[in-house]
Amino acid sequence: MNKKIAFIGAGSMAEAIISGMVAKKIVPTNQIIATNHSNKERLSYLEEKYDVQTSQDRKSTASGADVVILAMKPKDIKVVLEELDEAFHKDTIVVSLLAGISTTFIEKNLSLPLSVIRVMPNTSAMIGESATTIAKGSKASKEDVVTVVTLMQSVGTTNLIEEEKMDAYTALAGSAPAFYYYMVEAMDQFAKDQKLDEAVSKQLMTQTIKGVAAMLENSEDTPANLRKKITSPGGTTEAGLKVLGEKDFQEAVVACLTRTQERSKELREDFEK
Ligand SMILES: NC(=O)C1=CN([C@@H]2O[C@H](COP(=O)(O)OP(=O)(O)OC[C@H]3O[C@@H](n4cnc5c(N)ncnc54)[C@H](O)[C@@H]3O)[C@@H](O)[C@H]2O)C=CC1
Ligand SMILES: O=C(O)[C@@H]1CCC=N1
Repeated sequence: MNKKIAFIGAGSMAEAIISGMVAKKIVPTNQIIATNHSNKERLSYLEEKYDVQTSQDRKSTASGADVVILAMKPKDIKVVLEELDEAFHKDTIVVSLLAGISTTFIEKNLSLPLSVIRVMPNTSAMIGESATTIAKGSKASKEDVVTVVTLMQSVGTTNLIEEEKMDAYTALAGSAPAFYYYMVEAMDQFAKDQKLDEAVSKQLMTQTIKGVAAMLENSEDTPANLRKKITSPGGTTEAGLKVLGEKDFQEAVVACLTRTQERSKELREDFEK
């Protein structure tokens, strides 16, 4: 793709997307540029590791780009839009990764009627395995959406969604890797407690998750049916599941996702004031 891509913010999510894009060679590395608040070492690290450009001049970084990806924290949205507003040109596509922040708010804070597209990836973008949702703002053309979908497909799968559902999808895929990792941390603790071989345990846990993911993707069974096929009456799985039931595991997961969704809404309420 012959587009210049600028990242405003050079933290974990910017790195995950840069890493995925560079690996897929979606744009030449000299067309990718990142800037941040003040951490020069971080920019040098990205330059060295991914061979991308970096700059401490945020305005020129934005003005030289076709696609500007906002990758700072939601709390910084106002100050960044104020700083960059005059750097945008009439064809700039503004992509926001910011949890909670609406396209309407971004549009309202821009002088030009630009294409604003909201994207919720996850950190698996790093290895091309993000599950990304994309919602278009009111002024985004079909062509601009195609550009952003193409870019994001270089780091994983994409789904176009209605923006009103973005808070829920943020829970289900943006934040969710952390919830799966949390469960694996607990399994890892069990492996340590039982003095299992570290390498063998890691391989088993990883392969088990891959197998589960592949079954979910390829089997016609529901998750509940897949679970039942593992659960022999009076067997080991049934005994383990009984404990999860007693500890309200499923209620805890639903409560976790509900709170994550609510927090996304709160970020909007807090930082769009
Ligand atoms: N980490 C994740 O798994 C995901 C994060 N996101 C979103 O991505 C965004 C970034 O998240 P992380 O990378 O985790 O944060 P981070 O804290 O790792 O990085 C934030 C970056 O923004 C920069 N920054 C702060 N103020 C700035 C300013 N005024 N101008 C330019 N740069 C500035 C910082 O220097 C830093 O490089 C957030 O809005 C978050 O909601 C979305 C999906 C997943
Ligand atoms: O925790 C957060 O706010 C960000 C958004 C989704 C994943 N990380």
